[in-house]
Amino acid sequence: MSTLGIAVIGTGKMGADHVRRIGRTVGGARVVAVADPDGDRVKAVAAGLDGASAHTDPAEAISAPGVQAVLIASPGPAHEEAILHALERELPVLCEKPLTPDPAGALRVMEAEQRLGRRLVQVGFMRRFDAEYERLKELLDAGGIGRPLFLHCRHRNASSPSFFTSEMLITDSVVHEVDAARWLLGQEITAVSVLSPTPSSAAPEGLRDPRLVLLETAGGAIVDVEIFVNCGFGYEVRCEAVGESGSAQIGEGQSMVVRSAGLSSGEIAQDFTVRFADAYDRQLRRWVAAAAQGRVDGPDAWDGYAAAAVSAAGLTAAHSGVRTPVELVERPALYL
Ligand SMILES: NC(=O)C1=CN([C@@H]2O[C@H](COP(=O)(O)OP(=O)(O)OC[C@H]3O[C@@H](n4cnc5c(N)ncnc54)[C@H](O)[C@@H]3O)[C@@H](O)[C@H]2O)C=CC1
Ligand SMILES: O=C1[C@@H](O)[C@H](O)[C@@H](O)[C@H](O)[C@H]1O
Repeated sequence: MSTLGIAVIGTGKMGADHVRRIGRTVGGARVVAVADPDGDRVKAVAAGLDGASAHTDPAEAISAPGVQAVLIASPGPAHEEAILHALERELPVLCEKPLTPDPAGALRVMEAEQRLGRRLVQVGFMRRFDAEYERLKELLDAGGIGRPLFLHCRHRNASSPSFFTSEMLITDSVVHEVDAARWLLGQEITAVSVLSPTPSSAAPEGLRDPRLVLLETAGGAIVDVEIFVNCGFGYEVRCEAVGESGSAQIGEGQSMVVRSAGLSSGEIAQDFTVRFADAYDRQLRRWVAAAAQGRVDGPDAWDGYAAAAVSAAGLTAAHSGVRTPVELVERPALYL
């Protein structure tokens, strides 16, 4: 099997993590070009790679010699431009979530794919590759707890990065639950409501953290998501599914519980790179294998678009305080 040449666009926290992953845990691929407007950062990442070219212009990296696939890990607002450059060259893409922060950008990505007549874009909703999420999906698909009525979700980060905004709690964080709920239940989200309590005193000035997001689905299920990005104590992603004949819970995250001196304690992962390390590995392996055949094997541009449409409704709901319906275009034949 030949080695897939990858351009990595954006070499911050996630981009650098993916570069390491491609080098160490994913066979059949190597990074041949990296891009980041931060020249020092991109040079430092390229220096650790054997013969990869460093660019401050993403378009240059995408058209560099040997590039056969593109992994995008720049901030959400920069995704669309890089994806469109990659699609011009008919290259397979793994784009970190969100596909685009708004549905209009995602529609333009879908239009570009439809012009090509094939799906080349996969979105980095890595929870679909997490072993616990996969087990829950299998259980629900098998009818193991009957018709799902509720998903109760908790999504907590120890702290938020300095660039985080109140909107990003929805567009960057809850977007994971949006995709997971659509996938687990096999239903689109039809309406969103957002409640925002008095912000935690640990939240940076002006950040509406935490928030409670309620999603209604086409099949009449309800998904509630507590998003709390400055909880202080660690990274927690939990989901309890409640069906007509049972319930199932994932994300307890206690691989070892220690009982000593009258106390019981377990470790809490501090970060998504720890909690979802295996999921990122599996996502990347599967994408590399599919990309080598010019196809996707995971959430596609329609999934990215549907999630962006739910985020847009979520932002309206958060600003207005009013339950907001989700507006989706008709699903194009390419994505059926
Ligand atoms: N799947 C997951 O669990 C996670 C996904 N993400 C996603 O990964 C992406 C990157 O996030 P982080 O690495 O946390 O951010 P970061 O801020 O650590 O890194 C972003 C990098 O992109 C660079 N950049 C800025 N504009 C660019 C452009 N136009 N073209 C190329 N590079 C550009 C920045 O200089 C920076 O080095 C985002 O889409 C974010 O939502 C982030 C964290 C976890
Ligand atoms: O995608 C991610 C970040 O961008 C986001 O900011 C975090 O809240 C999520 O837990 C993480 O998985």
